[in-house]
Amino acid sequence: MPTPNAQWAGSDFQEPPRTTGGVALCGACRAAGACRLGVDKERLGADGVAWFELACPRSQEGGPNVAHGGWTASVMDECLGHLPLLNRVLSVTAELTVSFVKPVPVERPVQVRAWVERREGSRWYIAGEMTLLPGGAVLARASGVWVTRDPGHFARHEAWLAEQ
Ligand SMILES: CCCCCCCCCC(=O)SCCNC(=O)CCNC(=O)[C@H](O)C(C)(C)COP(=O)(O)OP(=O)(O)OC[C@H]1O[C@@H](n2cnc3c(N)ncnc32)[C@H](O)[C@@H]1OP(=O)(O)O
Repeated sequence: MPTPNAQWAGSDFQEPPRTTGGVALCGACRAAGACRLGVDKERLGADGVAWFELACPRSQEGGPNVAHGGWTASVMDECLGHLPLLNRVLSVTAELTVSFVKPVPVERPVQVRAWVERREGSRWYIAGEMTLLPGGAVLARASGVWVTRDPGHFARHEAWLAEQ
């Protein structure tokens, strides 16, 4: 069986390692020491809205000078999914819908905002949008469902996988 990234050792899912810009790092990004999607800054506002500053790396170019759509979808998944984490809640994406409104230029500052639309039991309904800085033109919108999990989620998955 493949072994997980050693960066998970001793990991507390509610308190992941963060960059100096406050960006919580996932497994592979912990090893890299930076968010490979290009997220530079992350913060939770007093109003509960999460803000992210980023730029699409050249390595994620799809069409000429614009982001691959998979990068945009990944960023929306990542940023919207950080909202429960910023509230010290571990969750996983159950559903994600992305509207690609305009091509996203590579290596240009963009901003993502994410907010909770509603909560129902273990489900967080979260929406967000990506805008071009400094003007604020909307480039993408996303909404989805995140389901809260206890820390045993990944261990249960490993046990399930061993039986497949
Ligand atoms: C950055 C720092 C890193 C920090 C830690 C790493 C976080 C990593 C986050 C991810 O990796 S997200 C990756 C992509 N997503 C996944 O891998 C999730 C895969 N899917 C699952 O694990 C399960 O399908 C899921 C947990 C979403 C639901 O499993 P179950 O259906 O067995 O759970 P359960 O039956 O307990 O359902 C929980 C609740 O969610 C509801 N639910 C499940 N799927 C749903 C869905 N698709 N839409 C709406 N609701 C849904 C379900 O009805 C139920 O509602 P109630 O509590 O009211 O009964």
